[in-house]
Amino acid sequence: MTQPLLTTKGLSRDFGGLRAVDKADFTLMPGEIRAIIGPNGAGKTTFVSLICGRILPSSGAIGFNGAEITALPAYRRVRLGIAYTFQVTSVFANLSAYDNVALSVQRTLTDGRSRGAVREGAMKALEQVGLADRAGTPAGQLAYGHQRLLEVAMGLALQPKLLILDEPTQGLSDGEIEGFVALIREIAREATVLIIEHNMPVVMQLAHRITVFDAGRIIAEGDPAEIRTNTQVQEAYLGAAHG
Ligand SMILES: Nc1ncnc2c1ncn2[C@@H]1O[C@H](COP(=O)(O)OP(=O)(O)OP(=O)(O)O)[C@@H](O)[C@H]1O
Repeated sequence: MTQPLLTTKGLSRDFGGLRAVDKADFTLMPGEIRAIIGPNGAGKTTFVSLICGRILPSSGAIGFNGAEITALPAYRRVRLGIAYTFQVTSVFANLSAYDNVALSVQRTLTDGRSRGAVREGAMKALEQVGLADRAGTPAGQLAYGHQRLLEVAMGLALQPKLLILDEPTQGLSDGEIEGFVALIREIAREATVLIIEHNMPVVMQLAHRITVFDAGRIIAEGDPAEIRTNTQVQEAYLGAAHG
């Protein structure tokens, strides 16, 4: 039987008196594209922040690839194969696209591998997202959509088993979104993808399964057809989103 890539058990996180994530039990199988949806403030970003180690849980456990990672610092999780890109653009504006990605590659090198390995890894990631011809451009001078792609390249350069994307299509044009969907499908041939996404057409096209958060709790999970017809989800999210 295939083992899950990621599991959370009773995962919770409090901010003062507010329970942002409430006893989340979650299982992600290798090779999946999983979307996380839910209204604003539902706890989606907090949940993925717990998985990648940006913040630590108040209680509960996280397992990744057969190991318990609940208390591991973020950089150790990166080495195990968890990469993430966040809502807020995190590129270094003054560094070239290449240097941004090369920094990511260096994070994966534990044995001081050669500059050749860095170059190879960085260029491969830039090629995957279609930015190889802009390798020398300072990241801050790239168009917004290209900066978002650069962030994905920075994630890919970590050669992740799990790539977490938080609202990657936010601010992209329709044409860019179409390219993005194709890119995610391509990435999913090698990595498991966990994506927080507000754009429903993107979610419905891409996700094998969808997990719905509301007020910190997972209220539903299923394939796109199941989620579309789930009345609790419609009330919590889809109904609200469409007035
Ligand atoms: N560092 C923090 N300190 C205090 N409260 C926080 C912090 N981070 C998140 N919260 C609160 O936790 C709740 C969940 O927030 P979170 O950002 O995880 O939701 P979300 O589902 O990602 O929302 P959005 O779709 O708007 O990004 C919100 O009420 C938010 O205000």
